[in-house]
Amino acid sequence: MRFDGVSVAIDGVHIVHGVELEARDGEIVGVLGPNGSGKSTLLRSLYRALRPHAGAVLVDGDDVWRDLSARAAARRTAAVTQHSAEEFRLSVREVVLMGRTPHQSLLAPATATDHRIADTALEQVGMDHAGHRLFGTLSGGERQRVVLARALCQQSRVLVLDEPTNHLDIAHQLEFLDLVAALPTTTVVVLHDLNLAAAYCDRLYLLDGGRVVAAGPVADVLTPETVREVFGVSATLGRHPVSGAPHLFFSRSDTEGTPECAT
Ligand SMILES: Nc1ncnc2c1ncn2[C@@H]1O[C@H](COP(=O)(O)OP(=O)(O)OP(=O)(O)O)[C@@H](O)[C@H]1O
Repeated sequence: MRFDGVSVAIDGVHIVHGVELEARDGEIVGVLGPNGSGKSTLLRSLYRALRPHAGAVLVDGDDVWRDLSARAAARRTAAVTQHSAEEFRLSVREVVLMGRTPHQSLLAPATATDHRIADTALEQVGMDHAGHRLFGTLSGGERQRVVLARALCQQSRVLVLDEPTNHLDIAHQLEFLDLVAALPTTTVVVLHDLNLAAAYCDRLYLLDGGRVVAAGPVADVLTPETVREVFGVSATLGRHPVSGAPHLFFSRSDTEGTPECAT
Protein backbone atom coordinates (compact mmCIF):
# COMPACT_ATOMS: atom_id res chain seq x y z
CA MET A 1 0.00 0.00 0.00
CA ARG A 2 1.07 3.56 -0.55
CA PHE A 3 0.18 7.07 0.58
CA ASP A 4 0.94 9.33 -2.34
CA GLY A 5 1.15 12.95 -1.18
CA VAL A 6 -1.79 12.54 1.21
CA SER A 7 -3.12 15.63 2.99
CA VAL A 8 -6.05 15.49 5.39
CA ALA A 9 -8.03 18.29 7.00
CA ILE A 10 -10.72 18.11 9.67
CA ASP A 11 -13.28 20.92 9.82
CA GLY A 12 -11.03 23.05 7.64
CA VAL A 13 -7.96 22.49 9.86
CA HIS A 14 -5.06 20.96 7.94
CA ILE A 15 -3.69 18.08 10.02
CA VAL A 16 -1.75 15.81 7.65
CA HIS A 17 0.47 17.39 5.01
CA GLY A 18 1.60 15.63 1.83
CA VAL A 19 2.53 12.28 3.36
CA GLU A 20 4.47 9.80 1.23
CA LEU A 21 4.53 6.35 2.84
CA GLU A 22 4.89 2.88 1.43
CA ALA A 23 4.33 -0.53 3.00
CA ARG A 24 5.54 -3.37 0.83
CA ASP A 25 3.88 -6.80 0.74
CA GLY A 26 4.17 -8.55 4.10
CA GLU A 27 6.03 -5.70 5.78
CA ILE A 28 5.26 -4.27 9.21
CA VAL A 29 5.58 -0.52 8.94
CA GLY A 30 5.50 1.58 12.11
CA VAL A 31 4.04 5.08 12.23
CA LEU A 32 5.48 7.00 15.17
CA GLY A 33 5.21 10.53 16.46
CA PRO A 34 4.21 12.65 19.43
CA ASN A 35 0.61 13.06 20.58
CA GLY A 36 -1.36 15.06 18.05
CA SER A 37 1.16 14.59 15.23
CA GLY A 38 -1.53 13.19 12.92
CA LYS A 39 -0.89 9.43 13.06
CA SER A 40 -4.51 8.38 13.59
CA THR A 41 -5.79 10.96 11.13
CA LEU A 42 -3.44 9.61 8.47
CA LEU A 43 -4.47 6.00 9.09
CA ARG A 44 -8.16 6.91 9.05
CA SER A 45 -7.68 7.90 5.42
CA LEU A 46 -6.38 4.37 4.74
CA TYR A 47 -9.39 2.55 6.15
CA ARG A 48 -11.80 5.02 4.57
CA ALA A 49 -12.93 6.80 7.70
CA LEU A 50 -11.63 10.21 6.60
CA ARG A 51 -11.25 11.34 2.99
CA PRO A 52 -8.00 13.11 2.13
CA HIS A 53 -8.37 16.48 0.42
CA ALA A 54 -5.24 15.87 -1.65
CA GLY A 55 -3.17 12.91 -2.76
CA ALA A 56 -4.11 9.26 -3.11
CA VAL A 57 -4.23 6.22 -0.83
CA LEU A 58 -3.36 3.19 -2.95
CA VAL A 59 -3.87 -0.48 -2.08
CA ASP A 60 -2.81 -2.95 -4.75
CA GLY A 61 -2.58 -0.04 -7.17
CA ASP A 62 -6.19 1.12 -6.65
CA ASP A 63 -7.07 4.42 -5.04
CA VAL A 64 -9.22 3.32 -2.10
CA TRP A 65 -11.31 6.52 -2.31
CA ARG A 66 -11.71 6.91 -6.08
CA ASP A 67 -11.52 3.39 -7.49
CA LEU A 68 -13.16 1.23 -4.80
CA SER A 69 -16.54 1.12 -3.07
CA ALA A 70 -16.52 1.17 0.73
CA ARG A 71 -17.18 -2.60 0.76
CA ALA A 72 -14.44 -3.34 -1.75
CA ALA A 73 -12.01 -1.16 0.24
CA ALA A 74 -12.94 -3.05 3.43
CA ARG A 75 -12.07 -6.32 1.71
CA ARG A 76 -8.57 -4.92 1.16
CA THR A 77 -7.94 -3.13 4.46
CA ALA A 78 -9.00 -4.08 7.99
CA ALA A 79 -8.47 -1.85 11.01
CA VAL A 80 -8.00 -2.42 14.71
CA THR A 81 -8.82 0.86 16.46
CA GLN A 82 -10.46 1.89 19.72
CA HIS A 83 -13.67 0.04 20.54
CA SER A 84 -17.04 1.72 20.16
CA ALA A 85 -19.68 1.60 22.89
CA GLU A 86 -22.14 -0.44 20.80
CA GLU A 87 -19.73 -3.38 20.57
CA PHE A 88 -19.85 -3.73 24.34
CA ARG A 89 -23.43 -5.04 24.15
CA LEU A 90 -22.60 -7.71 21.56
CA SER A 91 -21.28 -11.23 22.08
CA VAL A 92 -17.69 -11.97 21.14
CA ARG A 93 -18.90 -14.07 18.19
CA GLU A 94 -21.12 -11.23 16.94
CA VAL A 95 -18.19 -8.80 17.14
CA VAL A 96 -15.93 -11.18 15.20
CA LEU A 97 -18.60 -11.86 12.57
CA MET A 98 -18.78 -8.11 11.88
CA GLY A 99 -15.51 -8.67 10.04
CA ARG A 100 -17.41 -10.72 7.45
CA THR A 101 -19.75 -7.84 6.51
CA PRO A 102 -17.75 -6.69 3.45
CA HIS A 103 -17.96 -10.23 2.08
CA GLN A 104 -21.71 -10.74 2.68
CA SER A 105 -24.69 -9.71 0.60
CA LEU A 106 -26.62 -6.84 2.09
CA LEU A 107 -28.69 -7.91 5.15
CA ALA A 108 -27.91 -11.60 4.53
CA PRO A 109 -27.28 -13.61 7.70
CA ALA A 110 -23.85 -15.09 8.38
CA THR A 111 -23.29 -18.30 6.44
CA ALA A 112 -21.67 -21.52 7.64
CA THR A 113 -18.48 -20.36 5.89
CA ASP A 114 -18.60 -17.06 7.79
CA HIS A 115 -18.94 -18.96 11.09
CA ARG A 116 -16.06 -21.26 10.15
CA ILE A 117 -13.83 -18.27 9.34
CA ALA A 118 -14.85 -16.64 12.65
CA ASP A 119 -13.98 -19.86 14.53
CA THR A 120 -10.56 -19.99 12.90
CA ALA A 121 -9.89 -16.32 13.72
CA LEU A 122 -10.93 -16.81 17.35
CA GLU A 123 -8.63 -19.83 17.57
CA GLN A 124 -5.75 -17.82 16.06
CA VAL A 125 -6.00 -15.22 18.83
CA GLY A 126 -6.59 -17.83 21.54
CA MET A 127 -10.15 -16.67 22.29
CA ASP A 128 -12.11 -19.67 20.95
CA HIS A 129 -13.37 -20.45 24.47
CA ALA A 130 -15.09 -17.05 24.72
CA GLY A 131 -17.41 -16.84 21.69
CA HIS A 132 -20.52 -16.71 23.89
CA ARG A 133 -19.18 -14.03 26.28
CA LEU A 134 -20.40 -10.44 26.14
CA PHE A 135 -17.63 -8.33 24.57
CA GLY A 136 -18.09 -5.73 27.32
CA THR A 137 -17.26 -8.26 30.04
CA LEU A 138 -13.81 -9.07 28.65
CA SER A 139 -10.56 -7.63 29.96
CA GLY A 140 -8.81 -4.98 27.86
CA GLY A 141 -6.30 -7.50 26.52
CA GLU A 142 -9.00 -10.04 25.65
CA ARG A 143 -11.00 -7.34 23.83
CA GLN A 144 -7.96 -6.39 21.82
CA ARG A 145 -7.47 -10.00 20.72
CA VAL A 146 -11.16 -10.28 19.73
CA VAL A 147 -10.92 -7.10 17.66
CA LEU A 148 -7.85 -8.54 15.95
CA ALA A 149 -9.89 -11.71 15.25
CA ARG A 150 -12.56 -9.50 13.65
CA ALA A 151 -9.91 -7.90 11.45
CA LEU A 152 -8.56 -11.36 10.50
CA CYS A 153 -12.10 -12.36 9.46
CA GLN A 154 -12.03 -9.54 6.94
CA GLN A 155 -9.31 -11.51 5.09
CA SER A 156 -7.73 -8.29 3.88
CA ARG A 157 -4.27 -7.77 2.41
CA VAL A 158 -3.60 -4.77 4.63
CA LEU A 159 -4.00 -4.53 8.39
CA VAL A 160 -4.10 -1.16 10.16
CA LEU A 161 -3.40 -1.15 13.90
CA ASP A 162 -3.82 2.11 15.80
CA GLU A 163 -2.08 1.83 19.18
CA PRO A 164 -3.04 -1.86 19.49
CA THR A 165 -1.00 -2.42 22.65
CA ASN A 166 -2.71 0.35 24.63
CA HIS A 167 -3.88 -0.96 27.99
CA LEU A 168 -2.07 -4.29 27.55
CA ASP A 169 0.41 -5.58 30.11
CA ILE A 170 3.88 -6.42 28.85
CA ALA A 171 3.10 -10.12 28.32
CA HIS A 172 0.02 -9.29 26.26
CA GLN A 173 1.84 -6.57 24.31
CA LEU A 174 4.45 -9.10 23.21
CA GLU A 175 1.86 -11.81 22.60
CA PHE A 176 -0.25 -9.47 20.46
CA LEU A 177 2.68 -8.25 18.36
CA ASP A 178 4.07 -11.80 18.00
CA LEU A 179 0.69 -12.77 16.60
CA VAL A 180 0.74 -9.85 14.16
CA ALA A 181 4.34 -10.60 13.13
CA ALA A 182 3.32 -14.16 12.22
CA LEU A 183 0.59 -12.95 9.82
CA PRO A 184 1.28 -12.76 6.09
CA THR A 185 -0.53 -9.39 5.80
CA THR A 186 1.00 -6.00 5.15
CA THR A 187 0.67 -4.13 8.43
CA VAL A 188 0.73 -0.43 9.24
CA VAL A 189 0.89 0.11 12.98
CA VAL A 190 0.91 3.14 15.26
CA LEU A 191 2.96 2.51 18.38
CA HIS A 192 4.00 4.85 21.17
CA ASP A 193 6.61 2.49 22.56
CA LEU A 194 9.65 3.22 20.39
CA ASN A 195 11.46 0.06 21.51
CA LEU A 196 8.49 -2.15 20.64
CA ALA A 197 8.48 -0.45 17.25
CA ALA A 198 12.21 -1.18 16.91
CA ALA A 199 11.63 -4.82 17.82
CA TYR A 200 8.70 -5.55 15.50
CA CYS A 201 8.73 -3.12 12.57
CA ASP A 202 10.63 -3.57 9.31
CA ARG A 203 10.62 0.16 8.62
CA LEU A 204 9.46 3.29 10.39
CA TYR A 205 7.91 6.64 9.53
CA LEU A 206 8.17 9.40 12.09
CA LEU A 207 5.53 12.14 11.96
CA ASP A 208 5.72 15.58 13.48
CA GLY A 209 3.12 18.27 12.91
CA GLY A 210 1.41 16.09 10.30
CA ARG A 211 4.56 15.72 8.19
CA VAL A 212 6.97 12.81 7.74
CA VAL A 213 10.24 14.00 9.30
CA ALA A 214 12.16 10.71 9.13
CA ALA A 215 11.59 7.43 7.29
CA GLY A 216 13.47 4.23 6.69
CA PRO A 217 15.00 1.31 8.56
CA VAL A 218 14.71 1.41 12.35
CA ALA A 219 18.35 2.43 12.92
CA ASP A 220 18.00 5.41 10.54
CA VAL A 221 14.85 6.74 12.20
CA LEU A 222 15.32 6.10 15.91
CA THR A 223 18.45 8.12 16.47
CA PRO A 224 19.03 10.17 19.64
CA GLU A 225 18.97 13.26 17.40
CA THR A 226 15.54 12.60 15.88
CA VAL A 227 14.13 11.54 19.24
CA ARG A 228 15.37 14.75 20.86
CA GLU A 229 14.13 16.89 17.98
CA VAL A 230 10.69 15.33 17.70
CA PHE A 231 9.87 14.21 21.25
CA GLY A 232 12.10 16.64 23.12
CA VAL A 233 13.69 13.96 25.29
CA SER A 234 17.21 12.63 25.68
CA ALA A 235 17.89 9.07 24.67
CA THR A 236 20.98 6.94 24.36
CA LEU A 237 21.04 4.43 21.54
CA GLY A 238 22.23 0.92 22.29
CA ARG A 239 21.48 -2.60 21.16
CA HIS A 240 19.11 -5.14 22.62
CA PRO A 241 21.45 -7.64 24.27
CA VAL A 242 19.63 -10.68 22.85
CA SER A 243 18.12 -9.64 19.51
CA GLY A 244 20.71 -7.00 18.62
CA ALA A 245 17.91 -4.64 17.54
CA PRO A 246 18.45 -0.91 18.11
CA HIS A 247 17.25 -0.02 21.61
CA LEU A 248 16.76 3.43 23.10
CA PHE A 249 17.50 4.07 26.74
CA PHE A 250 15.66 7.02 28.24
CA SER A 251 16.68 8.95 31.32
CA ARG A 252 14.57 10.70 33.87
CA SER A 253 14.67 14.37 32.91
CA ASP A 254 16.15 15.24 36.34
CA THR A 255 19.07 12.84 35.85
CA GLU A 256 20.09 14.13 32.45
CA GLY A 257 23.85 14.37 32.16
CA THR A 258 24.52 12.89 35.60
CA PRO A 259 26.45 9.66 36.04
CA GLU A 260 24.74 6.40 36.94
CA CYS A 261 22.91 6.48 40.26
CA ALA A 262 24.88 5.00 43.14
CA THR A 263 23.11 2.11 44.78
N1 LIG B 1 -12.45 15.51 14.84
C1 LIG B 1 -11.48 16.40 15.08
N2 LIG B 1 -11.75 17.72 15.16
C2 LIG B 1 -10.77 18.63 15.37
N3 LIG B 1 -9.47 18.31 15.51
C3 LIG B 1 -9.16 17.02 15.44
C4 LIG B 1 -10.12 15.98 15.23
N4 LIG B 1 -9.48 14.80 15.20
C5 LIG B 1 -8.18 15.08 15.40
N5 LIG B 1 -7.99 16.40 15.54
C6 LIG B 1 -6.70 17.08 15.81
O1 LIG B 1 -5.77 16.66 14.84
C7 LIG B 1 -4.49 16.52 15.41
C8 LIG B 1 -3.94 15.14 15.11
O2 LIG B 1 -4.75 14.18 15.80
P1 LIG B 1 -4.44 12.63 15.68
O3 LIG B 1 -5.44 11.93 16.54
O4 LIG B 1 -4.36 12.25 14.26
O5 LIG B 1 -2.99 12.57 16.33
P2 LIG B 1 -2.16 11.31 16.83
O6 LIG B 1 -0.78 11.52 16.33
O7 LIG B 1 -2.85 10.05 16.47
O8 LIG B 1 -2.21 11.58 18.40
P3 LIG B 1 -2.13 10.59 19.68
O9 LIG B 1 -0.74 10.05 19.73
O10 LIG B 1 -2.38 11.55 20.80
O11 LIG B 1 -3.19 9.54 19.54
C9 LIG B 1 -4.65 16.82 16.91
O12 LIG B 1 -4.25 18.13 17.17
C10 LIG B 1 -6.13 16.65 17.14
O13 LIG B 1 -6.59 17.47 18.20
